[in-house]
Amino acid sequence: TTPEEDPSVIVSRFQKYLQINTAQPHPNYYEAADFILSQANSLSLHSQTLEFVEGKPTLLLKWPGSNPNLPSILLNSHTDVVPSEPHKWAHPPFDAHLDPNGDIYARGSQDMKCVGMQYLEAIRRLKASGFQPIRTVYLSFVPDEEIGGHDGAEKFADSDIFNKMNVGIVVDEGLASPNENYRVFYAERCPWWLVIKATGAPGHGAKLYDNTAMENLLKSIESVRRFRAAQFDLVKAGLKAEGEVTSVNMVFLKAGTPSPTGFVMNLQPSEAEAGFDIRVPPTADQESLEKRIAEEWAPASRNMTFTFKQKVSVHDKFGKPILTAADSSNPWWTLLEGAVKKANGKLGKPEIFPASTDARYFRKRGLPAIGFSPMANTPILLHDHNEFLNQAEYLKGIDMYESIIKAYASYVEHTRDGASREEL
Ligand SMILES: CSCC[C@H](NC=O)C(=O)O
Ligand SMILES: [Zn+2]
Ligand SMILES: [Zn+2]
Repeated sequence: TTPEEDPSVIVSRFQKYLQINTAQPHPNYYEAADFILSQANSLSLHSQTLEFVEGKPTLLLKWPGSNPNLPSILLNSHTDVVPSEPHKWAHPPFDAHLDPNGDIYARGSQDMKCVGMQYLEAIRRLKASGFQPIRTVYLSFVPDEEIGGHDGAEKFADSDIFNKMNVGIVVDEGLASPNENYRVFYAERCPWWLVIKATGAPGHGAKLYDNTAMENLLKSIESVRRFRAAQFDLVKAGLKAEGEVTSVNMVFLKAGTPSPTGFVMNLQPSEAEAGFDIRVPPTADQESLEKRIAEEWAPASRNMTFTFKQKVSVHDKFGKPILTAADSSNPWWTLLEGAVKKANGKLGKPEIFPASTDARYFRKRGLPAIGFSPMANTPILLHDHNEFLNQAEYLKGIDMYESIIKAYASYVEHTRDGASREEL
């Protein structure tokens, strides 16, 4: 093995990327861009820095295929990470400390700097082995996924540059798996960020009367709580997977009349608000949930109103749920399954991603997108304290991508008589 292929050198490149502080809300994007560009140069990949919004670079790397007419492969990852509370970590979140077990502690070690670097390492190995792609392989490193991707993947997916890339399949992030099976995702839940507001007459804190803002809001909260418990029970009973139910969590409560010492204690307020992070599966009945919100959670009859801070439709423009086929009807699915197996990995049952990723912008355009972050035997620590990834798992993940990229980049669609389309 050459020095670049030495496992400790591979791990130290990962650590370098992790040490760049790209935490929201002030990510150091240019330092990350410089690092990625230096990697691209060392791999002789073409590179382009796109700035759809100033200060927010998207890096696009290209490994040209021998048949540029075939749809290309896009390997996407985001460069930003979520904030952390450093004093609550065993090791500082941007040290990328490697402990004696081989665990690498860092914000972004799971979400998702691992994946971005694993793509690059897989390409490094494929190049060293003399592999030549037939399809063009693109890598995109996008900003702002953690805050919605509007200045990153969303603009990228809508750009002329993207159209010209003729992308046929997108690979994006997944989640760690606590068992030996890798998790793989074919769709994701849609975020609905709901704010409900109650109004009522103010009054003396000692008086019992109907229709106070607080009581009206409490009735709604109780109704939401019952719905939440019913959905959660389906998961607890093993009847539904996490991504197959509608989740709803109260994320803020805002009420009361402020005073210099806290809140006025003997005045019932005339307004009260609550915010909910709702996640709706693409297969859910969107209309019935809308009805439930309007009639049960924020009924006008109870002096309530509601707004959405965000509401992503579960349907595409044809009214169909947005999902990628996870069966033999989708050759990219079959290829991924085969490639993981070939690299001695095991896949779990395909799932719906419980939160959101940039994959939704690609799926919305009608493209197949598969969510996969190869981390088995790993606790799910994205957005948590002490996020870590074991170096042996990281290295195994590179084997997975090496196998997947090889399969994808060599794939030539065959017609029924066995002749490849390009030969016809
Ligand atoms: C919906 S925009 C925010 C995106 C974010 N993604 C990862 O955690 C999420 O909350 O799912
Ligand atoms: Zn992520
Ligand atoms: Zn995240």
